[in-house]
Amino acid sequence: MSSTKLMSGLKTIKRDFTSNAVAAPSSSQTPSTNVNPGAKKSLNGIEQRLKDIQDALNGQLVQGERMTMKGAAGQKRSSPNEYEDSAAKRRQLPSSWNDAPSHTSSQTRASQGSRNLSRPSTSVIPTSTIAVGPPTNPSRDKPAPVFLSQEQTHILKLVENGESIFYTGSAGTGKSVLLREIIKVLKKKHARSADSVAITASTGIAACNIGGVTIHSFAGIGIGVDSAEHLAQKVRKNKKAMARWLRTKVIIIDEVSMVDGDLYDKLARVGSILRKDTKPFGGIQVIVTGDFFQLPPVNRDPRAVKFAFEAELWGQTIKKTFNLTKVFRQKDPEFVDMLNEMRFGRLTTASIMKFKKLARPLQYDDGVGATELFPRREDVERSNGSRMQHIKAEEQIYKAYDSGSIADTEQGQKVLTNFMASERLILKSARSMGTIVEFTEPQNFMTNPDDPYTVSPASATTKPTSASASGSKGSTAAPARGASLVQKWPVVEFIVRQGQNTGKRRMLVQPESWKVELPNGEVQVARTQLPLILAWAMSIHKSQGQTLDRVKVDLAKVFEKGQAYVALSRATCLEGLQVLNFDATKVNAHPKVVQWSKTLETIPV
Ligand SMILES: Nc1ncnc2c1ncn2[C@@H]1O[C@H](COP(=O)(O)OP(=O)(O)OP(=O)(O)O)[C@@H](O)[C@H]1O
Repeated sequence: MSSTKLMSGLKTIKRDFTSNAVAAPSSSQTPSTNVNPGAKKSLNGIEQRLKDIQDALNGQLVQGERMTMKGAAGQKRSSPNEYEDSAAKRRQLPSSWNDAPSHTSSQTRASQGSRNLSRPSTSVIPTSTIAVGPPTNPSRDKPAPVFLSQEQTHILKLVENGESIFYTGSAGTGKSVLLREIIKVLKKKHARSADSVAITASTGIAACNIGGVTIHSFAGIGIGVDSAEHLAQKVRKNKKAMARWLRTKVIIIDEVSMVDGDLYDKLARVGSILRKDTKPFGGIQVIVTGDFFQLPPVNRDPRAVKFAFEAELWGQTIKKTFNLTKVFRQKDPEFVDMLNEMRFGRLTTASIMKFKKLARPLQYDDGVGATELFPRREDVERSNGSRMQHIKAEEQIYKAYDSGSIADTEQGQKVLTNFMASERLILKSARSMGTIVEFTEPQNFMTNPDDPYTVSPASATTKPTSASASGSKGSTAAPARGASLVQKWPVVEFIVRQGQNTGKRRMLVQPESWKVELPNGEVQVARTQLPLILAWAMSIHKSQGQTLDRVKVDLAKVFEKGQAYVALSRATCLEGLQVLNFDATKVNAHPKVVQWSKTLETIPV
């Protein structure tokens, strides 16, 4: 086991499905997997672009499981209520991982969770976020609560009153913080009918951030290529998916900018058909959020992109639209203005000069470097691999246990490659977004009984549970074959930030499962692995939703509208932001979004 040093940029992943294979020397020891991800082949331009997007999306086919933490920083986490429920649920990170959870004055400390996970560095998790662990000293490390603004409170009340709404706002206006509060309030309101609040998002990592599932997984529609009628027929054959549609009273859809307009219509129609109610989504209350200036839906032809707001049934579904205007993430008005120009793709010469000046190198005395963001995944892997090689410390290697019914091995390997969990995870003591402070056996993991964030040894030793693609929870995944031979698991310490305050939380990280299921429940591909990834570097797609104090962005290979804006808007301040290869011609907003945004109204408060 390694010493109690800092561990490597780990991030906890919860349902992030990007693979993170790190080439590693093999001195190790863990057992092998059933399916080995295939070697990468070279791709042509369009294939590469689609692959980049697909990789970053973490598989809409994938159903992940409830993540336990998000390793990364900023994630969005699970609600407090989940905390108090089952052991499995308690393993999820509290909602306040790097993001400050929204707190109302009545909120308890236990309710603070991290919605974001990603934020990551070392390890386990859902990418951005997460972590769960509890502050090591609650009285000293307890982060200060975040109070909702008037704009946020207004929206929360409408949601509580049963209105179907869409709320947006530029990066850092507290959409995620508000969503956490909305989830909390809705769960309380519908406490008597479990699972009547469907928490979904366009991508696995975004879903992870809010303790939900992908919209595809919830709906049970696979990749959703058929007509609404055909998809509804398929869902009828899947008892679990059908039951979900019937019992759902509210559906939340996060990161809607990446939901294709046609898919939105299909979902609304499938809900109508299955619930025998002509209203879109069969009359379910719909809460939609996201920023259309950020990443768009994946489309083979970027010129043919169709946004959700262009869906035929968008207007019939969304009765009220709100635009949050107060930016919380950045305090510096100059930086806020620069980002706003960038958001609309209209940079002034002065702002271009300022962004170019951010190429200067930054040094940090405390040994915690900036999170590097790249447009493409191969650059992320190269960067993480190189950082790992430079660490002179004992390594622990964890091999995944893969399984599933899929006969086409090559196809299975392709799917596995898109899982966030690595086939082979190599960990060393080092510091990144999370710090691996030691490797230990579950029974030796000491927790503070007075600390509501603590993941107790009892729950920590629980077998990994997985949510099915259909969204059901609680099924028990087989323990990793390698897991039974590995006696020690990493203990990861995460820094949790709320507002201006920070605290530390530790968690014992144990295997989780990811799987892809057919609508009939058959598991095609599954992987059990520690939910940690290296997080010195991450893709811009994965960074969406996160808040990062120290960021280094390389924009050389930007390939998507909104991508440069997403990357730079993760930073909280200019002092902690380094930008390489800034090119104003690559800073673009989609004209349809610009046009649509003119219809938005802010909330008079
Ligand atoms: N009411 C609030 N008071 C204080 N801080 C807040 C408030 N709402 C949000 N924040 C802080 O602002 C930052 C950004 O919040 P959040 O991630 O919710 O924004 P977002 O709109 O979801 O951003 P993005 O679109 O980039 O994902 C976080 O650090 C969060 O803690």
